[in-house]
Amino acid sequence: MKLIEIENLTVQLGGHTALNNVDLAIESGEIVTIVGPNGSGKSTLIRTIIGALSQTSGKITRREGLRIGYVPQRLFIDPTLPITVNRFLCLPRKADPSAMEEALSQANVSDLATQQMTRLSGGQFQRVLFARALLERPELLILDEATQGLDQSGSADFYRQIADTRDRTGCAVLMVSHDLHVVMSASDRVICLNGHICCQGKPEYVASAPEYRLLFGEGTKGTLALYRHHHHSKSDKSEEKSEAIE
Ligand SMILES: Nc1ncnc2c1ncn2[C@@H]1O[C@H](COP(=O)(O)OP(=O)(O)OP(=O)(O)O)[C@@H](O)[C@H]1O
Repeated sequence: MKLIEIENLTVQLGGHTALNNVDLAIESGEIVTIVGPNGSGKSTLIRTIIGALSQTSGKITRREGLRIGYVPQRLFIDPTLPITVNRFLCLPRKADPSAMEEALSQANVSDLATQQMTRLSGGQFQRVLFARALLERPELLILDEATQGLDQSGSADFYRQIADTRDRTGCAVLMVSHDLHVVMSASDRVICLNGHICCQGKPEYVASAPEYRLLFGEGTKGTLALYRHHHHSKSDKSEEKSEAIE
Protein backbone atom coordinates (compact mmCIF):
# COMPACT_ATOMS: atom_id res chain seq x y z
CA MET A 1 0.00 0.00 0.00
CA LYS A 2 1.31 3.44 -0.92
CA LEU A 3 1.82 5.73 2.07
CA ILE A 4 3.01 8.68 0.03
CA GLU A 5 2.93 9.37 -3.66
CA ILE A 6 4.87 12.24 -5.19
CA GLU A 7 4.21 13.21 -8.78
CA ASN A 8 6.14 15.68 -10.87
CA LEU A 9 7.41 17.57 -7.84
CA THR A 10 9.29 20.78 -8.52
CA VAL A 11 10.55 23.01 -5.71
CA GLN A 12 12.18 26.38 -6.31
CA LEU A 13 13.94 28.16 -3.47
CA GLY A 14 14.91 31.79 -3.95
CA GLY A 15 14.85 31.39 -7.73
CA HIS A 16 16.95 28.20 -7.58
CA THR A 17 15.37 24.95 -8.74
CA ALA A 18 16.23 22.55 -5.91
CA LEU A 19 14.00 19.73 -7.18
CA ASN A 20 12.87 19.19 -10.73
CA ASN A 21 10.07 16.81 -11.74
CA VAL A 22 10.56 14.22 -9.02
CA ASP A 23 8.29 11.15 -8.95
CA LEU A 24 8.44 8.91 -5.91
CA ALA A 25 6.18 6.57 -3.97
CA ILE A 26 6.81 5.05 -0.54
CA GLU A 27 5.18 1.71 0.13
CA SER A 28 4.22 0.41 3.53
CA GLY A 29 7.08 -1.32 5.37
CA GLU A 30 9.97 -0.51 3.01
CA ILE A 31 13.25 1.17 3.92
CA VAL A 32 14.14 3.78 1.32
CA THR A 33 17.35 5.78 1.42
CA ILE A 34 18.06 8.96 -0.49
CA VAL A 35 21.69 9.54 -1.40
CA GLY A 36 23.15 12.42 -3.38
CA PRO A 37 25.92 14.99 -3.27
CA ASN A 38 25.74 18.20 -1.22
CA GLY A 39 23.08 20.54 -2.52
CA SER A 40 21.32 17.82 -4.51
CA GLY A 41 17.93 18.53 -2.89
CA LYS A 42 17.75 15.73 -0.30
CA SER A 43 16.68 17.93 2.62
CA THR A 44 14.39 19.91 0.33
CA LEU A 45 12.61 16.69 -0.62
CA ILE A 46 12.25 15.58 3.01
CA ARG A 47 11.10 19.02 4.16
CA THR A 48 8.54 19.19 1.37
CA ILE A 49 7.22 15.74 2.30
CA ILE A 50 6.73 16.72 5.95
CA GLY A 51 5.08 19.98 4.88
CA ALA A 52 7.80 22.36 6.10
CA LEU A 53 8.31 23.64 2.52
CA SER A 54 5.73 24.16 -0.21
CA GLN A 55 6.12 22.77 -3.67
CA THR A 56 6.25 25.07 -6.67
CA SER A 57 4.39 22.52 -8.78
CA GLY A 58 3.48 18.85 -8.70
CA LYS A 59 1.48 16.81 -6.27
CA ILE A 60 2.10 15.02 -2.96
CA THR A 61 -0.57 12.59 -1.83
CA ARG A 62 -0.36 11.28 1.73
CA ARG A 63 -2.49 8.33 2.76
CA GLU A 64 -5.33 9.70 4.86
CA GLY A 65 -4.43 9.94 8.55
CA LEU A 66 -0.82 8.91 7.89
CA ARG A 67 1.27 9.10 11.09
CA ILE A 68 4.76 10.41 10.38
CA GLY A 69 7.66 10.36 12.86
CA TYR A 70 10.44 12.79 11.95
CA VAL A 71 14.06 12.77 13.14
CA PRO A 72 15.75 16.03 12.13
CA GLN A 73 19.36 16.46 11.10
CA ARG A 74 20.06 18.41 14.26
CA LEU A 75 18.13 20.34 16.86
CA PHE A 76 19.40 23.32 18.79
CA ILE A 77 18.68 23.36 22.49
CA ASP A 78 19.65 26.44 24.45
CA PRO A 79 22.50 25.24 26.70
CA THR A 80 21.23 27.44 29.53
CA LEU A 81 17.82 25.76 29.45
CA PRO A 82 17.61 22.86 31.91
CA ILE A 83 15.47 20.14 30.40
CA THR A 84 15.57 16.43 31.07
CA VAL A 85 15.06 13.76 28.42
CA ASN A 86 11.65 12.89 29.88
CA ARG A 87 10.51 16.51 29.77
CA PHE A 88 11.85 16.89 26.25
CA LEU A 89 9.77 13.89 25.15
CA CYS A 90 6.68 15.75 26.40
CA LEU A 91 7.20 18.58 23.91
CA PRO A 92 5.10 19.73 22.17
CA ARG A 93 2.49 17.66 24.04
CA LYS A 94 2.48 15.54 27.15
CA ALA A 95 3.26 11.89 26.49
CA ASP A 96 2.11 8.88 28.45
CA PRO A 97 4.89 7.75 30.89
CA SER A 98 4.69 4.12 29.79
CA ALA A 99 4.86 5.17 26.12
CA MET A 100 7.95 7.28 26.90
CA GLU A 101 9.57 4.36 28.68
CA GLU A 102 8.83 2.10 25.74
CA ALA A 103 10.15 4.60 23.17
CA LEU A 104 13.38 5.14 25.11
CA SER A 105 13.82 1.41 25.43
CA GLN A 106 13.30 0.91 21.69
CA ALA A 107 15.88 3.59 20.99
CA ASN A 108 18.23 1.87 23.45
CA VAL A 109 18.51 4.83 25.83
CA SER A 110 16.31 3.78 28.77
CA ASP A 111 19.03 4.81 31.20
CA LEU A 112 18.94 8.43 30.01
CA ALA A 113 15.34 9.32 31.03
CA THR A 114 16.35 11.73 33.81
CA GLN A 115 19.54 13.08 32.17
CA GLN A 116 19.82 16.69 31.08
CA MET A 117 19.52 17.02 27.28
CA THR A 118 22.52 19.35 27.16
CA ARG A 119 24.78 16.68 28.71
CA LEU A 120 24.07 14.01 26.08
CA SER A 121 26.67 12.92 23.56
CA GLY A 122 25.87 13.38 19.86
CA GLY A 123 24.86 9.74 19.50
CA GLN A 124 22.71 9.76 22.65
CA PHE A 125 21.03 12.98 21.51
CA GLN A 126 20.11 11.47 18.13
CA ARG A 127 18.70 8.38 19.85
CA VAL A 128 16.52 10.60 22.03
CA LEU A 129 15.26 12.36 18.88
CA PHE A 130 14.57 8.91 17.49
CA ALA A 131 12.63 7.97 20.66
CA ARG A 132 10.62 11.17 20.28
CA ALA A 133 9.71 10.22 16.71
CA LEU A 134 8.69 6.74 17.90
CA LEU A 135 6.20 8.29 20.33
CA GLU A 136 4.10 9.20 17.29
CA ARG A 137 3.72 5.44 16.58
CA PRO A 138 4.76 6.30 13.02
CA GLU A 139 3.64 4.42 9.97
CA LEU A 140 6.35 6.36 8.16
CA LEU A 141 9.58 7.26 9.90
CA ILE A 142 11.55 10.04 8.19
CA LEU A 143 15.16 10.70 9.09
CA ASP A 144 17.24 13.53 7.67
CA GLU A 145 20.93 12.68 8.11
CA ALA A 146 20.14 11.45 11.59
CA THR A 147 23.58 9.90 12.04
CA GLN A 148 25.51 13.07 11.34
CA GLY A 149 28.42 13.27 13.76
CA LEU A 150 28.32 9.58 14.68
CA ASP A 151 31.29 7.37 13.89
CA GLN A 152 30.87 4.44 11.53
CA SER A 153 30.09 1.86 14.20
CA GLY A 154 27.70 4.30 15.93
CA SER A 155 25.94 4.85 12.60
CA ALA A 156 25.77 1.12 11.90
CA ASP A 157 24.19 0.56 15.35
CA PHE A 158 21.69 3.32 14.65
CA TYR A 159 20.68 1.83 11.30
CA ARG A 160 20.33 -1.59 12.90
CA GLN A 161 17.95 -0.03 15.41
CA ILE A 162 15.93 1.51 12.59
CA ALA A 163 15.73 -1.83 10.78
CA ASP A 164 14.64 -3.51 14.06
CA THR A 165 11.91 -0.90 14.46
CA ARG A 166 10.70 -1.55 10.93
CA ASP A 167 10.71 -5.31 11.53
CA ARG A 168 8.84 -4.92 14.81
CA THR A 169 6.27 -2.27 13.87
CA GLY A 170 6.04 -2.63 10.09
CA CYS A 171 6.58 1.11 9.59
CA ALA A 172 8.16 2.39 6.39
CA VAL A 173 11.39 4.35 6.65
CA LEU A 174 12.57 7.19 4.42
CA MET A 175 16.01 8.50 5.21
CA VAL A 176 18.71 10.73 3.87
CA SER A 177 22.26 9.67 4.45
CA HIS A 178 25.85 10.34 3.51
CA ASP A 179 26.98 7.06 5.07
CA LEU A 180 27.00 5.24 1.78
CA HIS A 181 29.00 2.33 3.10
CA VAL A 182 26.63 1.39 5.89
CA VAL A 183 23.32 2.67 4.65
CA MET A 184 23.15 0.78 1.39
CA SER A 185 23.09 -2.55 3.17
CA ALA A 186 20.24 -1.43 5.46
CA SER A 187 17.95 -0.29 2.63
CA ASP A 188 15.41 -2.06 0.46
CA ARG A 189 15.62 0.71 -2.12
CA VAL A 190 18.11 3.49 -2.76
CA ILE A 191 17.27 6.69 -4.59
CA CYS A 192 20.12 8.65 -6.08
CA LEU A 193 19.14 12.30 -6.23
CA ASN A 194 20.78 15.23 -7.98
CA GLY A 195 17.96 17.76 -8.33
CA HIS A 196 16.11 14.97 -10.12
CA ILE A 197 16.16 11.21 -9.59
CA CYS A 198 19.26 9.93 -11.41
CA CYS A 199 18.67 6.28 -10.68
CA GLN A 200 16.92 4.12 -8.13
CA GLY A 201 16.54 0.49 -7.19
CA LYS A 202 18.01 -2.17 -4.96
CA PRO A 203 21.28 -1.12 -3.29
CA GLU A 204 23.48 -3.36 -5.39
CA TYR A 205 21.84 -2.12 -8.59
CA VAL A 206 22.31 1.56 -7.69
CA ALA A 207 25.89 0.99 -6.57
CA SER A 208 26.72 -0.30 -10.03
CA ALA A 209 24.63 2.21 -11.99
CA PRO A 210 26.67 4.58 -14.20
CA GLU A 211 24.72 7.62 -12.88
CA TYR A 212 25.65 6.74 -9.29
CA ARG A 213 29.27 6.09 -10.18
CA LEU A 214 29.44 9.41 -11.98
CA LEU A 215 28.39 11.18 -8.76
CA PHE A 216 30.23 9.06 -6.22
CA GLY A 217 33.11 7.55 -8.14
CA GLU A 218 34.18 3.94 -8.21
CA GLY A 219 34.88 3.58 -4.51
CA THR A 220 31.93 1.37 -3.73
CA LYS A 221 33.72 -1.83 -2.89
CA GLY A 222 33.04 -1.35 0.82
CA THR A 223 29.37 -0.89 0.13
CA LEU A 224 29.13 -4.01 -1.92
CA ALA A 225 31.23 -6.05 0.48
CA LEU A 226 28.99 -5.00 3.35
CA TYR A 227 25.89 -5.71 1.34
CA ARG A 228 27.07 -9.22 0.59
CA HIS A 229 28.09 -9.69 4.21
CA HIS A 230 24.49 -9.11 5.30
CA HIS A 231 22.92 -11.09 2.50
CA HIS A 232 25.41 -13.86 1.87
CA SER A 233 22.72 -16.54 1.75
CA LYS A 234 21.09 -14.90 -1.28
CA SER A 235 22.05 -16.10 -4.71
CA ASP A 236 19.78 -14.10 -6.96
CA LYS A 237 20.80 -12.51 -10.23
CA SER A 238 21.38 -9.07 -8.77
CA GLU A 239 23.87 -10.59 -6.34
CA GLU A 240 25.77 -12.05 -9.25
CA LYS A 241 25.71 -8.61 -10.84
CA SER A 242 27.30 -7.00 -7.78
CA GLU A 243 29.93 -9.75 -7.73
CA ALA A 244 30.64 -9.20 -11.38
CA ILE A 245 31.56 -5.52 -11.16
CA GLU A 246 34.25 -5.77 -8.51
N1 LIG B 1 16.24 29.13 1.16
C1 LIG B 1 16.95 28.85 0.07
N2 LIG B 1 17.09 29.75 -0.93
C2 LIG B 1 17.78 29.48 -2.05
N3 LIG B 1 18.39 28.30 -2.27
C3 LIG B 1 18.28 27.36 -1.33
C4 LIG B 1 17.57 27.57 -0.10
N4 LIG B 1 17.64 26.44 0.65
C5 LIG B 1 18.38 25.56 -0.07
N5 LIG B 1 18.76 26.11 -1.24
C6 LIG B 1 19.54 25.47 -2.30
O1 LIG B 1 18.81 24.34 -2.77
C7 LIG B 1 19.70 23.28 -3.10
C8 LIG B 1 19.29 22.02 -2.37
O2 LIG B 1 19.55 22.17 -0.97
P1 LIG B 1 19.33 20.94 0.02
O3 LIG B 1 19.61 21.48 1.40
O4 LIG B 1 18.02 20.32 -0.22
O5 LIG B 1 20.49 19.96 -0.43
P2 LIG B 1 21.01 18.63 0.29
O6 LIG B 1 21.09 17.59 -0.78
O7 LIG B 1 20.17 18.31 1.48
O8 LIG B 1 22.47 19.08 0.71
P3 LIG B 1 23.44 18.57 1.90
O9 LIG B 1 23.91 17.19 1.51
O10 LIG B 1 24.55 19.55 1.83
O11 LIG B 1 22.67 18.60 3.18
C9 LIG B 1 21.09 23.77 -2.76
O12 LIG B 1 21.70 24.24 -3.94
C10 LIG B 1 20.86 24.92 -1.79
O13 LIG B 1 21.87 25.88 -1.90
